[in-house]
Amino acid sequence: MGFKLGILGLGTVGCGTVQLLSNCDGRHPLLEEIEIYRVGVQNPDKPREVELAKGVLTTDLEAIVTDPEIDIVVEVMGGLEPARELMLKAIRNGKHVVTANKAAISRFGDELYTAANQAGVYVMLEASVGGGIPVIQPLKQSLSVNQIQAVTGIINGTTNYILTRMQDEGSSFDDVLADAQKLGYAEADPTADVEGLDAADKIAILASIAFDGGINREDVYCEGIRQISKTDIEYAQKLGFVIKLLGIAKKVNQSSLSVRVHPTLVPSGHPLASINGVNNAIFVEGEPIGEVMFFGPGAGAGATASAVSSDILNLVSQLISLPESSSKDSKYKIPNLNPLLASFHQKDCQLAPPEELVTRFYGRFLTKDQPGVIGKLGTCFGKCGVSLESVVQTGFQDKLAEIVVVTHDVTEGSFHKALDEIRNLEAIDSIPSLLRVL
Ligand SMILES: NC(=O)c1ccc[n+]([C@@H]2O[C@H](COP(=O)([O-])OP(=O)(O)OC[C@H]3O[C@@H](n4cnc5c(N)ncnc54)[C@H](OP(=O)(O)O)[C@@H]3O)[C@@H](O)[C@H]2O)c1
Ligand SMILES: N[C@@H](CCO)C(=O)O
Ligand code: NA
Repeated sequence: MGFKLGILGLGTVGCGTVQLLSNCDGRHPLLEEIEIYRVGVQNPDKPREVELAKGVLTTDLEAIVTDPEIDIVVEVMGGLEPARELMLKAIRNGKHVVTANKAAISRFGDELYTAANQAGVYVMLEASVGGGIPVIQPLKQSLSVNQIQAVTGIINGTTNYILTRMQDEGSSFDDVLADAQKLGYAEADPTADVEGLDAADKIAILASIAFDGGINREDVYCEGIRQISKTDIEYAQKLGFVIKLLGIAKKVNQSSLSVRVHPTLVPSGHPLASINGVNNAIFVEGEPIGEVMFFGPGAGAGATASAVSSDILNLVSQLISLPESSSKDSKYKIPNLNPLLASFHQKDCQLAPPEELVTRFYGRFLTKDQPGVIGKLGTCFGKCGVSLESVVQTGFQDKLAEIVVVTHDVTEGSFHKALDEIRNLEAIDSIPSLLRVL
């Protein structure tokens, strides 16, 4: 066997990867060149779904990333530290890195890529976004000749599962979340999923590749789905939309981007509207290609292992073609990294100020049931340059009239100025929800 792997972590993704690499039948023959040499975990006594040869399992992760025998380090332990430090150490020790860690890549991508390019090694991250869906390599390779205008994705399976069930069954957020936890879809601490943080990590990574520049993760606007109610899902349906948590990275002008995550009303005819359950999809718009959508399982042992293993295979295909002399001098260092596989940022991307972003809005208002209240709302919007696409009043809640408004494209600044005026109207009781419309 030619190439030795050091795997950091043997949980869901680690086990899936070991299983896939241990059964090469019917898969690419280059997989036969790979040896699982060391696997690092926290608790060596934990029962595992996979069996490893004697001496492979260790708790000394430091020894894995510095072991001269190891060619490729596969980081599937998750978290920020010590994952970052271990990946950096692996790189400085001349090892290629494959990672599924979106939290670390979205924050430390620049640092890792710079170190890797200096060391002449690759950092591969297909599993970090969209699980098994090939999207990182397609953006870096097949689509890289396009000028990308927007990348819009359903990139968190847990929230898509929750929203789909709320829509199909009319259940409440809390009930579906409890069920998703019982079924093992949502984690014990679902904060990163439901608050949109996981999707924000992923859209930051996609944006950095599609627009070829570093994204400051802290600048990614992020709203989760906790506040989504059955009422909004029903109104959305009546108006011809479904509510999805979207990650959106979009060119605003020649020099700036908008990168954000928020629940969004998606027109029912849009390809993303039909992506249900734990599935993910990434919709890319570019010139000259037009529209392309990647769809599939965004998480899970097997799907994610497929992405991790394809990265490993890509690396093996590079290593195997190195000239004999370079492999003798420095076993790992690649003198000229393949620019279609290497990760680097040409620049830092500028994000447009949120108030300049242009979008449609959906707003639900509870008002006193007085004559002329719809007119007063319309006047406030009109004064601030917000043009309305539709206004409906279908129901009452506790003697308050419920008015739902969908705007045409407006700047966030103008919309919020109108809301400030509306809040001051005597007839307004409350504004239970404000959502953006794709
Ligand atoms: N699960 C998915 O479907 C999925 C999909 C895409 C991407 N990812 C990403 O893949 C990574 C792994 O996720 P996972 O679901 O496989 O996680 P997991 O099931 O929690 O497994 C984590 C593994 O890493 C080990 N580990 C964690 N911290 C460690 C430390 N400080 N020292 C030694 N070992 C440590 C754990 O050891 P013990 O077993 O001894 O506790 C465990 O084996 C994360 O970055 C995640 O975001 C996951
Ligand atoms: N928690 C993530 C796992 C995959 O990254 C999700 O629900 O999509
Ligand atoms: Na992927």
